[in-house]
Amino acid sequence: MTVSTQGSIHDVLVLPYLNHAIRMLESGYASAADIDNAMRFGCGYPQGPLATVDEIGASAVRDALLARFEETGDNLHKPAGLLTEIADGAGSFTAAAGDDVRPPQLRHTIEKIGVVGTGTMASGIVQVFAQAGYDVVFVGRSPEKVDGVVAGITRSLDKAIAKGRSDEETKAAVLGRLTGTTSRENLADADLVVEGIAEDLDIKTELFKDLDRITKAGAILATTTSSMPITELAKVTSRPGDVIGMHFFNPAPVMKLVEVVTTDLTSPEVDETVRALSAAVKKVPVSCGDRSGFIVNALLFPYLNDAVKLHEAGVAMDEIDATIKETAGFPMGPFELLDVVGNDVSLAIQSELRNEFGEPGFDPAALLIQKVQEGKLGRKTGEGFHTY
Ligand SMILES: CC(=O)CC(=O)SCCNC(=O)CCNC(=O)[C@H](O)C(C)(C)COP(=O)(O)OP(=O)(O)OC[C@H]1O[C@@H](n2cnc3c(N)ncnc32)[C@H](O)[C@@H]1OP(=O)(O)O
Ligand SMILES: NC(=O)C1=CN([C@@H]2O[C@H](COP(=O)(O)OP(=O)(O)OC[C@H]3O[C@@H](n4cnc5c(N)ncnc54)[C@H](OP(=O)(O)O)[C@@H]3O)[C@@H](O)[C@H]2O)C=CC1
Repeated sequence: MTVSTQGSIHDVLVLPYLNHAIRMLESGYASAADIDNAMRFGCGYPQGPLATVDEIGASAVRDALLARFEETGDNLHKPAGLLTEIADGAGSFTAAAGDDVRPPQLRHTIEKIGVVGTGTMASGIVQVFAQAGYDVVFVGRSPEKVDGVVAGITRSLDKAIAKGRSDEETKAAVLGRLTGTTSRENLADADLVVEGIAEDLDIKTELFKDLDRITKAGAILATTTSSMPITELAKVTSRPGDVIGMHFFNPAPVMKLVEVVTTDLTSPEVDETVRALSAAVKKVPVSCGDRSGFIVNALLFPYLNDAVKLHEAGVAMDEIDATIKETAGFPMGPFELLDVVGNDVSLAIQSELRNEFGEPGFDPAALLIQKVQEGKLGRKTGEGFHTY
């Protein structure tokens, strides 16, 4: 395929994403509704991948993938069996997608929330809970970082007031619910703790052991990890049934998705409570198991990685970003989004996906590795694929 037109850029990047979504459904990892909701609410896409296949037509997608597979021989381009079945049978993906009829209930009393971390995700998560009316105690490593979270939330609330979307009374109430601290011991009476610290298994393992020691019996311990095995975190505690993934999306105050990730050890009551809590803070929960990438990252990062490879093959970044926004309707182009997420986080996720799925086509792009080696991590360092 000559990658010179908008249509061909779109096909090279979007077709494998659609195929992978169908394989995810086929494997039973997640429901059709959850796969589509995950991409809509986690990444702001106008519709999910399965609805997109239905719109384009399963046979058109299968034929386009077959043509691509003949060209590349890459297993990722080989049409999923379920795609061929639906193409031949004239059915659809989304017709079968049923909504959960019974809304989840809070099976635990949740009044006080703990958050560990003061970075991008932790600050956003603190804001989400405080805005929804929960008392939040959050833990940073220094008083400066703790103050930084309050300052960031204050700025965000001031912006909302300036736009006429909030008022001083609401701002005072939200800020009044925040308690910042540098001591984890202050999490002793939290009903649920979400951690959003560095993406490193040793660091998170140490934290979970400590949270298990500090928090009261029955407190739920949640992680917003992007790619670490949650089962490993559960196993270092005395309460593996109370450990769960609560994966928020960046920026957390804006993106509406929470992936509720259960391990084989998570209790059904904890799962239901966390889904109900996600809904209570105005997020859309989807359910998935403890597997690399969960739903969104497993579908998103191979596409972002393919965009880097396409750029390496000579297509300009701006052309790729503009084409994707125009043809697929995604809110950000791949290079814009890589810089928001951080190239270090993106490389870690893509490497985990390569290990999990064993697909050579998931090998991290050389330029992504190079950016990380050069410390060009994205917006947070002032330079990534673009300069800020
Ligand atoms: C790595 C992982 O494990 C998982 C991940 O997170 S993967 C990444 C997932 N995230 C995405 O894919 C982001 C996709 N991008 C988008 O949806 C949009 O570009 C966006 C919502 C981020 C920005 O939207 P936009 O229309 O371009 O910008 P803008 O008008 O400035 O912002 C829209 C609203 O969000 C708010 N906003 C933007 N960034 C914000 C932030 N960091 N914190 C709080 N609010 C923010 C703005 O204040 C604005 O609010 P109002 O509507 O009340 O005015
Ligand atoms: N970036 C993204 O788009 C998303 C990230 N995530 C996940 O959220 C988590 C946090 O990521 P993000 O917010 O981007 O990261 P940031 O780099 O913004 O924040 C990292 C936080 O971890 C703290 N930290 C670093 N090292 C340690 C340590 N040894 N012990 C205790 N705390 C430590 C930092 O403290 P200090 O500032 O004091 O160094 C900071 O509070 C990760 O698990 C990530 O995978 C989830 C969804 C999206």
